[in-house]
Amino acid sequence: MAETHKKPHVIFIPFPLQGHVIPAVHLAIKLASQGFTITFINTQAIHHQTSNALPSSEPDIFAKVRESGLDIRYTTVSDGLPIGFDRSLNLDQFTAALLHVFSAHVDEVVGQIVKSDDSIRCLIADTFFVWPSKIAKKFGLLNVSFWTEPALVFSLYYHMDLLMINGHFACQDCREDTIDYIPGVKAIEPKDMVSYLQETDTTSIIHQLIFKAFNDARNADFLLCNTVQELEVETLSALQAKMPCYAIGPIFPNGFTKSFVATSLWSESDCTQWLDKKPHGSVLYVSFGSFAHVAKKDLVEIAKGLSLSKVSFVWVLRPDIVSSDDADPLPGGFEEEVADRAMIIPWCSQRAVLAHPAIGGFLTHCGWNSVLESIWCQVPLLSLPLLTDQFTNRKLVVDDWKIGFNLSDGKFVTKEEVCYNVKRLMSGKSEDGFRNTIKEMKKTLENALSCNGSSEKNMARFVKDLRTKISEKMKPVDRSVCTGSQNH
Ligand SMILES: O=c1ccn([C@@H]2O[C@H](COP(=O)(O)OP(=O)(O)O[C@H]3O[C@H](CO)[C@@H](O)[C@H](O)[C@H]3O)[C@@H](O)[C@H]2O)c(=O)[nH]1
Repeated sequence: MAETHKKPHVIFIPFPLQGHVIPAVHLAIKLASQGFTITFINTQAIHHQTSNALPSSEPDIFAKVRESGLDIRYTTVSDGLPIGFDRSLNLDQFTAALLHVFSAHVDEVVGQIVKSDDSIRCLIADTFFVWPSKIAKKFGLLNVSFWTEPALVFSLYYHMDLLMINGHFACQDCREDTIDYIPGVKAIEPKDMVSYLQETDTTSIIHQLIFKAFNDARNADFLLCNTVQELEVETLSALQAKMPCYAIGPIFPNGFTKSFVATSLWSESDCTQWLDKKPHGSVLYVSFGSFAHVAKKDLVEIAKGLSLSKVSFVWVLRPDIVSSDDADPLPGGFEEEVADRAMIIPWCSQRAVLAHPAIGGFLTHCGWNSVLESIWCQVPLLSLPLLTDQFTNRKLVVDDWKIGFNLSDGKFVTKEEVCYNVKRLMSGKSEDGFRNTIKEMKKTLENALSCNGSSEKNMARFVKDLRTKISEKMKPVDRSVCTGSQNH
C-alpha cells in the first residue's frame, strides 16, 4: 500500500487584538486550502469574547470550515491574565503580560502540540510578538512573521536605528524636517510616522515591546504582509532586499461579506433593513475600529458635527470607545436629536455595511483593515487617525492615493469642521475625484487577487518556498528538547 504523506502542519498564533485576528483567520483558511494542516491558537480571552459574541454556540470558530474538508484545528492559550481582566482599560498591564509572560504559555502549548504530532514544521506568528524566533528555534520550526499593516509601516519600524542616528526618533529635541533616508521610502514627514515613533518617552512598555519585536522579526525566515505589491512597489522592493517578503493582501474572506468563521469580539447589530430604506450613497458609516480610544471632547464634537450636518449615519460606538469606565460618553439629547436619521450600535459586520449601496462615505480612524475594506467597496474616506499606524495610513489614503481627506486639520476636532467635511464628503460633488480614484484602486486590488495577479502569485511563491524549506528541514531534527529527555 502506498504510504500516505501527512500534510505539513503549521501553528498559527495571531496577536490578540481584533484587527490582527481577522486577517489571521482568513490567511489560515487560505493556507489550509493550499494543502497545509493548521493549528490556530487564540488566547483564552479572545476565545471567550468571540464565543460570547456568537448567537449560537459552535464547538469552535473553525467548525464550519472543517466541514468543507479543510484541516484547521483550534486551541487556546493563556496570555497570562485572568479571562475577565479589562485589557482595554489596563493596556499597560496587558502589554506587559504579552511582553513578559505570554511566551512561557506559548512555549508550553507549542511544546505539547509538537510532542503529539511530528508533522509540525512551521510557526506563523504576528510580527508584534517578541518571542517567535526563540520558540521556533527551540522546536526546530520555520519562522514566518505575519504583518497586518502597510509595508511602509514595517519599514519605519525596521529602520528605527536609522531614525535614531539621524535624530528623528528617541532623542531630546527630535528633528522636524522630512525623513528621506529610509530605503524604499521617498519622503515622509515626522508627523506621518506611527505614533510610537513620534513619542519622546521611549521607555514605555509598548516601546519595550516594539524594540524587542522588531529585533526578533529580523530573524524570521519569511515575512507575509497584508498589503498589495502595486500599492507599495518601492517600499516592498527595498524590504525584499533585506528579507524574503511577500505581499499577499488584501486578505479577505472568500465572498468578502460572508465568512464561515465568526471573528467579532462583540455581537453584531444588523443594519441591513435600515440601510435598505436609504437612498444610494446617502449614508455615512462611522467607526474607529476595535482598539483606539477617542478623547471625550473629540467624541462630543464629532457627535455635534454629525448632528449639524443633517447627514444620515451608522455609528459604531464600542462600549469602551472613550473608556470602559465611561458607559455614556455622548452629549445629552444627541440620540433623540438624530433618531430619525441615525443608527448607533456597539458593533456590526463592517464588511457587510461598507458593501451596502446606501453607504457613501466612511469616517474612520484609518485602521489598515478598514482602509483595505473601504477601497474594496469603493467608499471614500474621511480620516481621523488616533494611534499607532493610523497616522501613516492617513498619509497613504489622503496624501498619496487621494481617496479621502482629513476630518480635522488642527490638533483638536471641532463640530464646525466635522459638519463641513461630512457634508463635503457626502455631497457627491467635491469627492467625485475621490470616487474615480478609489474605483481604480479597487481594480488594482481585484487584479492582485485574480489568477495571475501579484498577491496570488506571491502567495504561490511563498507556499513553494515554504515547502522547499520544509523539505530541507525534513532531515532528522533533535526534538529531545520537546520531550524533556535529558542527556546524561
Ligand atoms: O463594527 C465593526 C467595526 C470593525 N469591524 C472589523 O474590525 C476590523 C478593524 O480593523 P482595523 O480597521 O484595522 O482597526 P483596529 O481594530 O483598530 O485594528 C488594529 O490593527 C490594525 C491592523 O494591524 C491596525 O492597522 C490598527 O491601527 C489597529 O488599531 C475590520 O476588519 C472591520 O471590518 C467590524 O467587523 N465591525
